Amino acid sequence: MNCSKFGSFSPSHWVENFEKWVHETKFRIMRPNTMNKFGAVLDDFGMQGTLDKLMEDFIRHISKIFFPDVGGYSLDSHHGFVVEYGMDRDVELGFHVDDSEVTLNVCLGKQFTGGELFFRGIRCEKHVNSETYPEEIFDYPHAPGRAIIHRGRHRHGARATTSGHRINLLLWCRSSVFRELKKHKKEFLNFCGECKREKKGRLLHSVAAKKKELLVVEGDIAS
Ligand SMILES: O=C(O)CCC(=O)C(=O)O
Ligand SMILES: [Fe+2]
Repeated sequence: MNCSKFGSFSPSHWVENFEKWVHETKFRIMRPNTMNKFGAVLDDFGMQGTLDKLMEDFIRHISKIFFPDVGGYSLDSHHGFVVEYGMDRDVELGFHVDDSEVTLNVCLGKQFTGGELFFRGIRCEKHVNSETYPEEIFDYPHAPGRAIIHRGRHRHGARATTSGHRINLLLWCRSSVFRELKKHKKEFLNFCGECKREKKGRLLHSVAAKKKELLVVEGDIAS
């Protein structure tokens, strides 16, 4: 297998070479993750260095600004893979969270209908199955050549690809420091929509209790 041909980061170049390689080798590739059957782990065939660079030079900087609550700049490892959808491949992807702090999802193409992504709120382990609030409903029709970056704990899935062939590149970026801190310190769960809601509820409750207490004292003074 010639790995060097996968070296440059051009989506159409990757798709072409990836398809050629699968066709040529008829190799049974390792499943990209526990949910998708079709695709390949990119690190397995020589892309580790390119993906390291992509995470270090690009995703870490974006994460520092937009996702400081899930590790920000501290991303230090990744799992990179491609997934394939179509009538003779995986059709859809169920509701899930990624094993990542920050995920890059690049739509490599090609021609397809359907396959929209749907997002339903960010949750920690404890609240992963809690309800979705209307303001958390967000659907995104991913288009070839576009990339999105989201928190791994942002619950999501992909609707059925109804025609054609859809290929996406995923890079699950992880932070060992953040994972360690999260085990010991509650404040590192601040990214969770449900934890935030509970915290706000507790705050409102204690403000109401204090108000009531003050009104009683005021009443006592007046009488
Ligand atoms: O098919 C997609 O675009 C989403 C894939 C995904 O969410 C994943 O592999 O974690
Ligand atoms: Fe995902």
